[in-house]
Amino acid sequence: MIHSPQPASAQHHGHASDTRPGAAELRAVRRASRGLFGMVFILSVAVNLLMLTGPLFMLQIYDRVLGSRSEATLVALFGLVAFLYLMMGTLDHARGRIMARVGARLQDTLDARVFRASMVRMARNPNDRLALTGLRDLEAVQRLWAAPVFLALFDAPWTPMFIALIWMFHPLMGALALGVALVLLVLMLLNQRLTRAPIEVAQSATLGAERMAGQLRAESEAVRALGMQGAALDRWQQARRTALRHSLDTSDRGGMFSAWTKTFRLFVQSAMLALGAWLVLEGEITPGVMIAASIILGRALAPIEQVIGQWAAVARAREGWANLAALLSQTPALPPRVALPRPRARLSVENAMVIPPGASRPVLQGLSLSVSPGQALGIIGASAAGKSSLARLLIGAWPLATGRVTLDGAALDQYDSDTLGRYIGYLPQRVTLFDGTVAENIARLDTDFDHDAVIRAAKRAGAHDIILGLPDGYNTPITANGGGLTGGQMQRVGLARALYGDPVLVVLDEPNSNLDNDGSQALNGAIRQLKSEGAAVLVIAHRPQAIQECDLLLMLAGGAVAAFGPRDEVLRKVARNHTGLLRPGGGGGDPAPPQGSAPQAGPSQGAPAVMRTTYPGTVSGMPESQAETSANDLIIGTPPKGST
Ligand SMILES: Nc1ncnc2c1ncn2[C@@H]1O[C@H](COP(=O)(O)OP(=O)(O)OP(=O)(O)O)[C@@H](O)[C@H]1O
Repeated sequence: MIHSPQPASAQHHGHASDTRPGAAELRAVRRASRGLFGMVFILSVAVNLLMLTGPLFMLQIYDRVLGSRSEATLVALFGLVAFLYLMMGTLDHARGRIMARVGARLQDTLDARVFRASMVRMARNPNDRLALTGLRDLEAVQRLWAAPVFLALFDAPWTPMFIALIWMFHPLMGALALGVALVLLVLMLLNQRLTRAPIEVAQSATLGAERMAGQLRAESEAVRALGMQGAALDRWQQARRTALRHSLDTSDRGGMFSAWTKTFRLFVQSAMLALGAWLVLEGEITPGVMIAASIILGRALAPIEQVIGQWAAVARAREGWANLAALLSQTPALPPRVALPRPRARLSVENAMVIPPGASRPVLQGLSLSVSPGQALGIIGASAAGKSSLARLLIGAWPLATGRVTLDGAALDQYDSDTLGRYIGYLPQRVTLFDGTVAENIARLDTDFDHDAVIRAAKRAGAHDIILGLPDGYNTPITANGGGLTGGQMQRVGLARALYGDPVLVVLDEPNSNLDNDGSQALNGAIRQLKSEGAAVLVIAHRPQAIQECDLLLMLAGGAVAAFGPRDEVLRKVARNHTGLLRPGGGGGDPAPPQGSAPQAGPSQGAPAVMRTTYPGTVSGMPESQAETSANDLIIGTPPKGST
């Protein structure tokens, strides 16, 4: 399902979250460039003073050169003016270059912080709007800082001074200039108010269309195969059109203000000229003053005109700044953690409750369990029972609402997240790899990885021979969706990645969903070895083979513990076919396929067996009596009440 995300502002206004810590962090980064801002300010003073070159030259031409008819004065003045313009151009260019670098520095300083904060939030909620736009928000601010319109901010303080200068020429002209500046200010505020809503909607719609395009591209194979191309394209185009419509609305409104501001400014320059001419006729001022006042007025109004013309960029950057403040406030940078020693595999969960980020109802509650070094715990339960949620909790991706999770006595958040990641091996339900070689993927994208460790992990995962068979072995380049790798190969590379670095706690979410019998055996071998080395292994299972090496079994139902204890004991309580599973060679070892009319081949033929989560009744396609003794499937019956 593709959702168009809420506008970010609506989202955080809704939560009324405190954005002050993030804003303070942003200001601290801005302060680091204080020296450069100071330099730009000084250059701006010079540039603005040099802006008087034109009007003063005009004044001199009219009042001195034409009056005295002195060519020598004209040549001298012209030489001086040429030099001053050269200076102005150079200084203006210099301040532009400095601001571009200040913007780049801002981005460079905050890039990693914003990306990390986005990743933390995305791990919790893949639709988090602030996380989705974080880097773009940063770029919007960076672009504004580097844009000429930002320099208008440094020029704006000169507007009153230029108006004061005109006032000194003649109060009537000053009053006109002041009135005009006030009208433009009102126009600027009106522009800001009238374009705010369409700018936000256009951005939101653009983001929605981009996300949809990304999802469709990523799943293009399925989209095509399922004949969804037409419908998908229609939806995408609808989103694009919405974005386009609102963009047009924004540009219409912005364009209207921009065009009328410019025209108004040109008109008032003429009006100033007319007023000046009248004052000349009245003998109040000279013609030179008349021309100079008109030009200075143009200069005085330029910053306001520029801000109105570029309002979309200014508004985007303002929104970006506010979004970044919210993002950074809600995902504070963690102070450096005291480096804890490598933990032992003592995992303990006490009375845990988990509410997915953005959700209101818990998906796990009252959950307690403990696993000791050298133990493997199988986690079973019907679909949506909360198995993957438990995995997300244990790897530190989802926060605890209440309760406690500790590894070797220390709560998970006492570990630095990267350090904790090194102690944990995780194989997600849906393996995603990254652009890079097979070896780099196994080494968790470490640039300076230990080759032996990569090969050791691959061997443990039973992936070594498969990898050697790839076109360029460990150096074979792969992509996020695996490139040329099959589902089973991806799962084995994913398992090798989980085992890289000798983790203490290994969480495997349906590790054998894509594995053939060899793969399942390799997996069980890996679990055995991890146990013998003192690691703790958690296996979320839908198939009996996966729990073959498990000492403990946890059955979840509706987010709560339905049964927990030694594996065989729990199986006896919850599996209708426990006799089949507990029989020597049962429990998913390599059982012979069931006799008779079992609908699927046994795992020894490489076909997947399915965990049935049926409650009392007939197991479809299998006679009742046979279902009771099947060793291929894990057939869950209603667990006896209170059997925890
Ligand atoms: N990001 C999320 N936000 C809100 N609810 C979620 C989220 N992820 C999962 N849930 C809900 O949590 C419950 C448990 O989901 P979970 O993925 O843990 O189930 P599971 O036991 O792993 O299922 P399966 O065997 O089908 O993978 C489900 O009701 C699901 O809708």
